[in-house]
Amino acid sequence: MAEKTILRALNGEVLPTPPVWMMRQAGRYLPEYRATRAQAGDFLSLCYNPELAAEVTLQPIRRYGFDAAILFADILLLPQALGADLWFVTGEGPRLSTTTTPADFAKLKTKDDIHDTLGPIYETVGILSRELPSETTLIGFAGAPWTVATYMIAGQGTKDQGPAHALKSQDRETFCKIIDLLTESTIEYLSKQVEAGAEVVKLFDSWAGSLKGDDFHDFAVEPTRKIIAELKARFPQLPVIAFPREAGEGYIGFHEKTGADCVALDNSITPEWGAANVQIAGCVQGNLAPGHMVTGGQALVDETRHVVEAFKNGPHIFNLGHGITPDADPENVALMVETIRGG
Ligand SMILES: Cc1c2[nH]c(c1CCC(=O)O)Cc1[nH]c(c(CCC(=O)O)c1C)Cc1[nH]c(c(CCC(=O)O)c1C)Cc1[nH]c(c(C)c1CCC(=O)O)C2
Repeated sequence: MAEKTILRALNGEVLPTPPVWMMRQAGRYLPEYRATRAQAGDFLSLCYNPELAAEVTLQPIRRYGFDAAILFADILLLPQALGADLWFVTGEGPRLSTTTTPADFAKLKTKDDIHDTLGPIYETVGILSRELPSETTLIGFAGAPWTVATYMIAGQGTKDQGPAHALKSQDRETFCKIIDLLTESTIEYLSKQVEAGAEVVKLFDSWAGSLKGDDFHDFAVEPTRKIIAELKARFPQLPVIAFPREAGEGYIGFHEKTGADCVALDNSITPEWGAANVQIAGCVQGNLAPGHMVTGGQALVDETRHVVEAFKNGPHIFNLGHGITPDADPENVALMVETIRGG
């Protein structure tokens, strides 16, 4: 039997205390992260510097003893490796050269051409698999194809993913080619992370919630299912976490439809609903509202206990419902961890 708590939960075990980690746990709310980022120069230089990327991955593990470390990188490095230009505008977020026409698509590289750019990421994974404490699980990740496509098509983050929805209806062939290229490339990208030492992989589908009806099946479920099927063919023991954020009713049956070992839940659903409708099918991860890391106090303690209690009868990995924000107080994270572990 697997020893590490995260692997045990992913294997379906119900543990007396749920293992815990946080999305964006290495991030701007930590002074030591800000210092290392300044040393690297900027966010992308940090992502591509294996020593420093490993360092920021380890910082929250040292501080809080989380049960998992997530590789420090970004979901937009893959489109960059496929040939899109990528830069970050301070205070605003990512910008990419857009891919919206057959000519744009033709300029992209193939799935076999990504590893030159992404080599440093595999090196970071290698460093971490040597340096992490023996009880800490190393999670690799990628964006799910739909979410990555929304950024490639719009060239930036959008509130309603309008440009991606527009391309889907106006030039479905090009849209589907983008999704397929991302699906195939993600398989290669995650395979290399696993070969370098990632023990679990997670697919972030942050914008899954804007896909409705058949679109949810075609562009959230199907690409995820294909990626998981191929990864499991290559690495039969590999656990996979899927995060179709704000899927709502779409969370129901997501384990079975995609083959995911764990479905991560956002905080737009109650933990009781998640337990009754999703955890019945397997391990779940989540779903404390990230705002509690800003506001703290008794509400943080009460809500943390509420989440633990609601999911206690099935396999559960404690996490936030989305990434921790830069205005969070590191003391509140400590209080959350203490509440989970200390009662
Ligand atoms: C949509 C998305 C992105 N990146 C990611 C997603 C999916 C999850 C989600 O919905 O949050 C995923 C991601 N981004 C980052 C990680 C590293 C691992 C982790 O700590 O969770 C992971 C898993 C680091 C990051 N990615 C980013 C930062 C902040 C960069 C900085 O230091 O300025 C970090 C630590 C930047 C980023 N990267 C992205 C955006 C929209 C932004 C700007 C918004 C922001 O600044 O928070 C794209």
